[in-house]
Amino acid sequence: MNQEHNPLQEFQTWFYEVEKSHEIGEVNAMLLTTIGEDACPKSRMVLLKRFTWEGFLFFTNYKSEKARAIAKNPRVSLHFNWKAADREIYIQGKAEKLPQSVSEAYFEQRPRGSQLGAWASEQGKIISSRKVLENNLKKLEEKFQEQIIPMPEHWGGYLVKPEAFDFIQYSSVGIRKTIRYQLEKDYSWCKHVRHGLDFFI
Ligand SMILES: Cc1cc2nc3c(=O)[nH]c(=O)nc-3n(C[C@H](O)[C@H](O)[C@H](O)COP(=O)(O)O)c2cc1C
Repeated sequence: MNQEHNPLQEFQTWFYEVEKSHEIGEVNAMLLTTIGEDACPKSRMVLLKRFTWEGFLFFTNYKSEKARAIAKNPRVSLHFNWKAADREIYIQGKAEKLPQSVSEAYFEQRPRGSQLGAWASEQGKIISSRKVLENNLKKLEEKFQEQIIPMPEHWGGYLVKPEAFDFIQYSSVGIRKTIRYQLEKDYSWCKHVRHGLDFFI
């Protein structure tokens, strides 16, 4: 395939360029927007943990609000805002649960503290105080002492399969270049380039 028409290749190039520039701390922080059970959109940060030719992987609690939203409507958007590099990327696509074996392979190589955190956190559930959470963690530490920590059932990953991308590059004189890729019915990518002017206050 022509590299020019492969947005995943382009994503990789941008990602590594921004990462190398060291201007942005968490290059992999992205805003995930879902359509909730109440039909309202909601956005929150998650961390991109892998990207492959199939799409973008993040991990979360399957009992969380975002997971419930995805179960009802798998259409999501991702937004990378790399302001210091004058770049942004918007991605629209469909999220699907990863096979348990894939989530387990990822979980196994997480630090123990993060593994315990996955057990301790019941996202979306109101915890009365920080102390309760700390006590939960302590109990879990004792429970799994010197043992391999298994992946909790309520934890795992999603693969976001992209259907559209907007790569946006800002220039110092306020000119914005947007490269839009749209997935066609025959799985080819249609590419459009637009230029615009931005005057932010
Ligand atoms: C920088 C940053 C990264 C985060 N990464 C994740 C993540 O990878 N997975 C996750 O479940 N929550 C992550 N969170 C917490 C979420 O933003 C969110 O508060 C939590 O998942 C509950 O969201 P929900 O109730 O909408 O499902 C992150 C928060 C921040 C600030």
